[in-house]
Amino acid sequence: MMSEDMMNSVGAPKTSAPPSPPVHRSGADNEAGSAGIAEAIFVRNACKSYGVGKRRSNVLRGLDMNVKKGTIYGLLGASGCGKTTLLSCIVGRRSFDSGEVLVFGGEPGSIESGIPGPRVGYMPQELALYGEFTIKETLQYFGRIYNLPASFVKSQMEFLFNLLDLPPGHRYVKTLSGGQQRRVSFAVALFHEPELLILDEPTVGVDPLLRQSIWNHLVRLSTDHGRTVIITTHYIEEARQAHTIGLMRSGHLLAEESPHNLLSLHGLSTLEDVFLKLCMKDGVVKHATAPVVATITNGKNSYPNMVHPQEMEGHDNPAYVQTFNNVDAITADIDHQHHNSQDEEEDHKALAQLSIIPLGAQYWKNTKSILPVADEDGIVGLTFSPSGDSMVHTYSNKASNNHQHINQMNAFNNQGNDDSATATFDTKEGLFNLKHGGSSTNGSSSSTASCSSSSSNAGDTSSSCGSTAASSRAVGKRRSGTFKLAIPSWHRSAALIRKNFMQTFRNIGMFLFIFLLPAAQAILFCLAIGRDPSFLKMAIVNDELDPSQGRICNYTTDCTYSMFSCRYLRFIDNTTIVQVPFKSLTDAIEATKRGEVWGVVHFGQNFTDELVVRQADGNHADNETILASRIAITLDWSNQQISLTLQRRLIEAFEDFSKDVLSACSYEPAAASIPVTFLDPIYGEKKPSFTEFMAPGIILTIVYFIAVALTAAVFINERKSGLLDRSIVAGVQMTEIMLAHLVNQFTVLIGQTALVFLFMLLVFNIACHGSLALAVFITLLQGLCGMSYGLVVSTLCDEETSAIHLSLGSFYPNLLLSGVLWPMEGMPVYLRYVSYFLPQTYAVESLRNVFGRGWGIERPEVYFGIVISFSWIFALLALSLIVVRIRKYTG
Ligand SMILES: Nc1ncnc2c1ncn2[C@@H]1O[C@H](COP(=O)(O)OP(=O)(O)OP(=O)(O)O)[C@@H](O)[C@H]1O
Repeated sequence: MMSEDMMNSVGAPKTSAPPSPPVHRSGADNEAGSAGIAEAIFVRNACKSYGVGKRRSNVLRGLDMNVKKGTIYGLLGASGCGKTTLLSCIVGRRSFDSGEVLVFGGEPGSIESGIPGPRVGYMPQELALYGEFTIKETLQYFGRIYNLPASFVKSQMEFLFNLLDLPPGHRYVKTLSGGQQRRVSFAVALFHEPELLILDEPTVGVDPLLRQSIWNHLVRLSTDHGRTVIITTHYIEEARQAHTIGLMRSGHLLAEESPHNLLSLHGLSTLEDVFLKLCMKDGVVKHATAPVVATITNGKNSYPNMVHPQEMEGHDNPAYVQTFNNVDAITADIDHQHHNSQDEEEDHKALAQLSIIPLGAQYWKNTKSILPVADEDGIVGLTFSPSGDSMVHTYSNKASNNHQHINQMNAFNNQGNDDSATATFDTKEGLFNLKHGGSSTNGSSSSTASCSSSSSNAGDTSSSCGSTAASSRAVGKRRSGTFKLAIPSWHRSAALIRKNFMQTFRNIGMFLFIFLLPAAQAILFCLAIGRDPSFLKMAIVNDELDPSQGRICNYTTDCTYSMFSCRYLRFIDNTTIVQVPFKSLTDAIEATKRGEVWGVVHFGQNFTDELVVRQADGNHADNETILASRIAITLDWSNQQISLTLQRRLIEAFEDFSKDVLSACSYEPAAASIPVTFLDPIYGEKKPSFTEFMAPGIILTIVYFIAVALTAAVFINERKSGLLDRSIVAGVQMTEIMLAHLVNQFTVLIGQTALVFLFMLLVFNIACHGSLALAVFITLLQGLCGMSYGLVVSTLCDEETSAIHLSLGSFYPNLLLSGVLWPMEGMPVYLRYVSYFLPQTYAVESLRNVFGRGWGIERPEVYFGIVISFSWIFALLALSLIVVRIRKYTG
């Protein structure tokens, strides 16, 4: 079933084949007229800036725009003049700092505007396609998003494949050429036959014939079917077919007219010439194109093809402007002999206002810097070059004494007495600034004044992670910044879930990697962590051995008191300790210092006899006897875990030796133990392993951070590729996208968790004394928590690298403070409060209680972990929605 709004915009499906497009006169078409609103889009005094402080740049400066219904509007302008920013504000993906935009009489986001929703077809500048999908699957996916009937999808596909000369439908998008991909992207925008088409450079990389047929189709859509089209293009002349052309420069429109009117008003034959003339009139030194170098010199050259602006403008403007098409160098001469002006100040204005506008496809894209040109007398002019960012050059009066033009710079600023003038070319703004004595003159005549000063507080999105402080201020200014949470639609959610699963399983190698990664990490943990170190070399220096007897270590197992040293060594665990005999204590100590052994076990010459005496003397044993009867151990304590293991093993060996002697002599072996006895534990094993302590925390950490990484990566990729914008403009809600991702990710998470538990519990025998279901539940909740945090990361960060930094930045504090590696009880008290504020601390505690103590959900120590996890999930989801909302108004 088609939704009501789809019925309005798409109408009943109709089978049609090229060359006649299957365009339907929809209800919306008629409604457009009946509403009596002539304008499809109405923009007034639009201002938009990016960045804050010194980095703030005004992109839209009091722009007005009117797009009539049923017309094609060609938005033309240099790269970076703000076309995409304007379009993204029109489709509601960004918001003006101030000013007004109405689409079909309503603000974007309102029901009347139809944005977001199927009434608009948006082709962003980015590709905004899924590379792993075939062309057919791509169109089918958008068909599902718009809830289009199957028959309509079929007929529309046939039509668009022919119209746009698309490659076969089974071809994967990622294998297509750039131009083919853009055509698929264009097909997606056209697919549901929207009432309003917003196309950001649809004809880039398209051959002229196809471009012509695309334009013909757009003309048909507007003329025959009343569709409204806004199109941006760098090919100025193709816009002749538009009904209206908006010539945009430095954030405002220089003209908004029909192509016919533009040409006749200015008496020129090409739109390029008109644009050139209007730019000159706008009076700014502008960009030149790479590899073009523009040189302004002091009368050293003359060029035959120069157009004298005086002729064009009809007033005394001494500048010479040359236009070109991909030449290597351009020079504009300001030589007095080439013009009539005697006025040096005018002369200088010419320098400052010179417009260098190379005409051609990719013009003025890459100009980056302005450099001084010098001759033997000093600096005589400026060079534009395609490398570097904006530069500042200071022209001293000394250097330019002989050059009126540089002095005239000063005159231009009306600050003639100052010692220096600074010429700046701001490549971002495309403006040529002359700064003098602390004040600056901007060459642009654009209407910055119409933008309210309050807009200077707009958020800084040029940083890779959003500035929420600035963002909040921007949101505070909005009139219609209400927070709406709509109920997710079933068909869109189903389409998104299906799409996510297709993406997941399409790349089976990557899927397996992701799926098996947690289990692999759990296996590595069990193999690498918590086991006793083994085969540790210890030097044994036994002075009881008789060198004349060949130092043979003989011992008895009966009640004979002889060679106790050798009898003791027999009880040392050979797997842990490798005994290396040394003849002298000094050699053994040196070997320890060299790191060849972990320590020295030394027996004195009369060890056995002295030990027997000590035993017999009991409390009366003297110091000498005590010293001679000891087993002296010197350890390298640089590695605590190894030393503790050696210590434990050597003490255990003595206990075993003592028991052996006592039992051989018919005494009670237990008498050998110290009178501190550890009885059977209430919980856990008598000899607990570090692995068992860490296992619950490690399980949660693995699951949590994999979920963070995957979620952040998915969302950042979607946004960067323009897919998020396209989907949201198509009417998909953020909540639906999040829900679909959670469904997909959660399904994978269940499998990942099952594998982790399988290996930990069954293969590595980690004991879970409590309910397995409860343990799995707590783990899944932490996975959800990780996804929610990943979502926050993705909403805050524009780039994968900044997302990685943010995730890594939180990884270690989380690992160290959540009680995963070390008991919380070992932390300073103040730090524990910080720990309990982290999303994993209670959950780790909770899981450890289930694993180690076998406690159930009735215990606060267990249910706290669950409650706190849920709270974090909701808090993080809410935060991500808020950040999305805030960034809409700042980005
Ligand atoms: N999110 C952002 N943060 C900071 N600056 C931005 C952002 N988006 C765009 N800009 C800047 O705003 C200016 C206008 O950009 P925009 O993309 O609107 O230009 P455009 O006319 O569409 O250019 P093109 O024809 O090359 O696509 C540029 O200088 C750009 O660098």
